[in-house]
Amino acid sequence: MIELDGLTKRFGNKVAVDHLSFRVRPGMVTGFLGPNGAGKSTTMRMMLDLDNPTSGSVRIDGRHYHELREPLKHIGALLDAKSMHGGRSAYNNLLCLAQSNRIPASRVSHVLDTVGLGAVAKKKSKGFSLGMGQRLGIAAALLGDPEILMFDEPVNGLDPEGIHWIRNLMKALAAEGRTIFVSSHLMSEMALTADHLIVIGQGRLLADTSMADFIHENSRSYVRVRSPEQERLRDLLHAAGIEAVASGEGALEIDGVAPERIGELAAEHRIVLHELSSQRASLEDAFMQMTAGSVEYHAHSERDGAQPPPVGPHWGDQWDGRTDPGSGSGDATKGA
Ligand SMILES: Nc1ncnc2c1ncn2[C@@H]1O[C@H](COP(=O)(O)OP(=O)(O)OP(=O)(O)O)[C@@H](O)[C@H]1O
Repeated sequence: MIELDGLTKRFGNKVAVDHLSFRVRPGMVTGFLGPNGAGKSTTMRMMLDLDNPTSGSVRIDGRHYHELREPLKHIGALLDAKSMHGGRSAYNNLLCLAQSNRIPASRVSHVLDTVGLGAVAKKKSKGFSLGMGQRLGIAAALLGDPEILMFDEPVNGLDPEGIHWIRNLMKALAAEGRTIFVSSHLMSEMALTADHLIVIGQGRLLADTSMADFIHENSRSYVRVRSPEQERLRDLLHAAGIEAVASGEGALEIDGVAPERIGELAAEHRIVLHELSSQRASLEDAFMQMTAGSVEYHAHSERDGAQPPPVGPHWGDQWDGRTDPGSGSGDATKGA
């Protein structure tokens, strides 16, 4: 278990991490999400004692990191895969780490085989591709057989086979009862991997919830229906007290009604349907909705004069103490 209590980090005037308190529990994969600059890496660095908190604390299985005598046996981390010594072989890089934590040398070959680098163990790591470097970093995290593993952007540079592999590895490690904490910008990947989510924006906690609840609470689910008799269907639904909105793609969208009800009504009145589908929002939709006001840098085109997209109500408003939840993100928009 990892426990954060009021964790705060300032860099001069910049508050990178702002009174973060949450727990990362064993037996599941916990995803760590936030827009660019939200404070994820800074938080992870403080978890590993690589940055000192301005205030607050992190505990690893009840202890501060510096109290762990052989930390790699408690917590393994992939933060920056490029931190390996390029002039050393993959094997020697890991051997140095193993020796400093009194880990038997036999573990080195074992973890190199686990990540698929056994055949290149004697090769210097500076010749490694991005994906091989990532695998070496993951091997280093696994070296001490720790109960807690942290991965910052683990799929970065991995090919589809590698992404599939790391996803299954994280799930298998969690199923063994370990604590797995992983950050990624790849929402589709996170949706397939994480059971629980911690979401931060501008250093503050926005959500600490299960994947299913996060998507449910932060996005819209609706029924989409297409028919060659769209107007007749719409009138029929209206008469039944169901409001359908034309989507502009020749479809109707209906909130808050089960698709079965719509299908039955259409069948009763012999209206042909070409599509009747439940539209569930994706993790990406939910994430964009929640973090809209917490994004430091919005892209928009100067050439076509387009403005940044309008920002709807979001949790960050509560924290900012604003009274108008639709007041937009102008003050948070720095870039172009
Ligand atoms: N050493 C530093 N000195 C000054 N500011 C810093 C330093 N490290 C981070 N920051 C600032 O703190 C904020 C949080 O940065 P951090 O790298 O933790 O965010 P992140 O969520 O990991 O972002 P990304 O998704 O882009 O990797 C940013 O505004 C960043 O510019």
